[in-house]
Formats: sequence, C-alpha cells, structure tokens
Amino acid sequence: MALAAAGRVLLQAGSRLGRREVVDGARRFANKRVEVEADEAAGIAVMKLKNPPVNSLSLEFLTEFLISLEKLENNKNFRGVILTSERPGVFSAGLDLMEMYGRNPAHYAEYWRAVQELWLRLYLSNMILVCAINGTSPAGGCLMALTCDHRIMADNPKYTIGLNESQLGIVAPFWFKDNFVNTVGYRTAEHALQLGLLFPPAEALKLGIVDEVVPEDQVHSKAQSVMAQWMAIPDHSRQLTKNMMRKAMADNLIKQREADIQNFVSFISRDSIQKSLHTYLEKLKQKKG
Ligand SMILES: CC/C=C\C/C=C\C/C=C\C/C=C/C(=O)SCCNC(=O)CCNC(=O)[C@H](O)C(C)(C)COP(=O)(O)OP(=O)(O)OC[C@H]1O[C@@H](n2cnc3c(N)ncnc32)[C@H](O)[C@@H]1OP(=O)(O)O
Repeated sequence: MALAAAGRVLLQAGSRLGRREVVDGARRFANKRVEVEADEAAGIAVMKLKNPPVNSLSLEFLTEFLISLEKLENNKNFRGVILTSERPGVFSAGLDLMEMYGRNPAHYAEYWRAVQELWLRLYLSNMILVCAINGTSPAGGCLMALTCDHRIMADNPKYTIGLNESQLGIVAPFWFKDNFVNTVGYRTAEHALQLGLLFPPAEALKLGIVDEVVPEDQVHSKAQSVMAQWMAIPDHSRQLTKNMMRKAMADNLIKQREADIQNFVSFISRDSIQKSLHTYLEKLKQKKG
C-alpha cells in the first residue's frame, strides 16, 4: 500500500514535469533522462540512464526513472530489464550531491523519499534485473546495481564500484549497508564501508560485488545472454524465490520509512555535514582545474 501511494505521488510529479513521451514504432520510449529500448515480443527492455554529465540520481532523474520502470512493470509482457548507462565511462555517480547540499528540510525529505522509492521498486521488482555496468559506479550508483539479480561489469581498471559515503563525510544508510552486507558478507562490508572503498572490476569480482567482468565491448551482449538464461526459469518460481530472499530486508525499511526520512533530514541538515559536502564538491571541482 505504502509503495503504491508513493508511486502515485511520483507519477503525479512526473506529469507535473510535463515531459512528452517519445514513441518510436512502439519499440522505444524515452523521457529526458531515461531511454528505454523495449522489445515487447522478447519481453526484454534495456533502460539507459541518460542524465549528463555523470548520471547523478537527481530528483528529476529518479522521478523519470520510476515512471519508466512502472510502465514496464505494468505491462505483463515484460519479464526482464537490462540497466545500463547511455554514457559509457560512468554508470552513475550516485546520489546527486546538489540535492543534499544547501537545500531546505522539506526538499531533503522529498528527495530521500524518492531515493527510498527507487531502492524499494528495484529491489522488489518482479522482473529479472540484469545490470550492465559500463562505467564507474560509486555509492548510490553501486546501490542501484546491488538491487539487480545479476551484475556484469566492464573490464576497465579505470572504473570503480563501491559504497564510498564515508569518504564524503556521510554515512551509508542502514538499507544500503544491509544490501551490501547481503552481497559481500559482514566482514568485507564492515571494512569497505568504514574506509569508503571503491574497487576496480577485478577486485569487485573477487568480493562478489559483481558477478562477472567482461571486455568492455561485450558487456551488452553478455547481459543479453545472461538475461536469456534467467528467462528460461519459470516466472512464478523465480519470483516467489526472489521475494522470499528479499522481502524481510525491504520490509525493514518500509516499516521505518518515515523515521528514516527524519534521520536523513536531521543528519544532512547538520552544519558539519554540509561543510563536509562543501569540501567534497570543491575537491571535485579542483580535480578538473
Ligand atoms: C545517520 C545516518 C542517517 C542517514 C544517512 C545520511 C546520509 C547518507 C546520505 C546519502 C548516501 C549517499 C549516497 C551517494 O550516492 S553520495 C554521491 C557519491 N558519489 C561520488 O562520490 C561520485 C563523485 N563524482 C566523481 O567521482 C566523478 O564525477 C566521476 C568519477 C563519477 C566522473 O568523473 P568525470 O571526470 O567524468 O566527471 P567530473 O568532472 O568529476 O564531474 C562532472 C560534473 O558532475 C558533477 N558531479 C559529479 N558527481 C556528482 C554527484 N554525485 N552529484 C552531483 N554532481 C556531481 C561534478 O561536480 C562536475 O560538475 P561541474 O564542475 O559543475 O561540471
């Protein structure tokens, strides 16, 4: 119920944005920040993140992404989604720092609800989610990948993935942490989260953050072949199994969703945290100059 209500809010927000849907022979639809190549006959869609320059998860992006995902969820012909970036090199730079810096509490609360919604929708999706990680994927970008059923990363040592929040002076929320612990185990998570480590593909594979590392030009074909394997499993048994594995962790957030929003708002509003974010943003700028 809570999920459905939040979804309606996002849909209303989406229509307020007034984005015109572009339909190309019923096989492609797009809003400004997400491109969907939908092969209804095959039951597979490719969702490309397209929020330049670095696919940060801004409020507008989250709204558009959730609307696109809901369209696919509502069409029973779609059984699988491949998530990838339209800009190879960066899968996603994670949460949009500008949504968490210099704004007011009401904005922080609205943003955090949308971030929660993204995680819940992806984590509990009945569809098969395969992540084709064709670039760097820190923090919220890594979280998106962690919600998927299978992760394939491009074999480029310049790309990294992990939860680096502590390097920014912030803390990975408990549900980011839970998702990570369930993926890599407690000790690895404890170590990596405290240090805010980002891992290149070979190490990410060793730790189980990703399931496969393949040459960069094969990420998409590999994602398609993995999807074909998963599609061969009957939906009902796979979905019941997925739900059995994931429901408790998602319920843990659902039952304390409002408290989690309040925690986030009071944490991110602190002067000391705003100062840390300011320093990090300055560092990002200086890196360029
Ligand atoms: C008690 C606890 C209670 C509750 C929990 C509380 C808090 C926890 C809250 C949230 C968890 C946070 C999760 C996150 O996801 S935080 C974001 C982490 N992301 C990063 O650290 C990535 C930063 N970016 C980079 O490292 C590089 O940009 C990247 C390697 C991705 C790409 O490098 P490239 O050289 O291609 O581009 P840049 O020149 O660096 O960037 C271009 C442009 O984009 C801006 N940028 C980059 N990342 C972000 C971002 N995440 N959000 C917003 N903007 C971003 C960058 O500043 C440049 O801007 P400009 O100078 O204006 O061109």
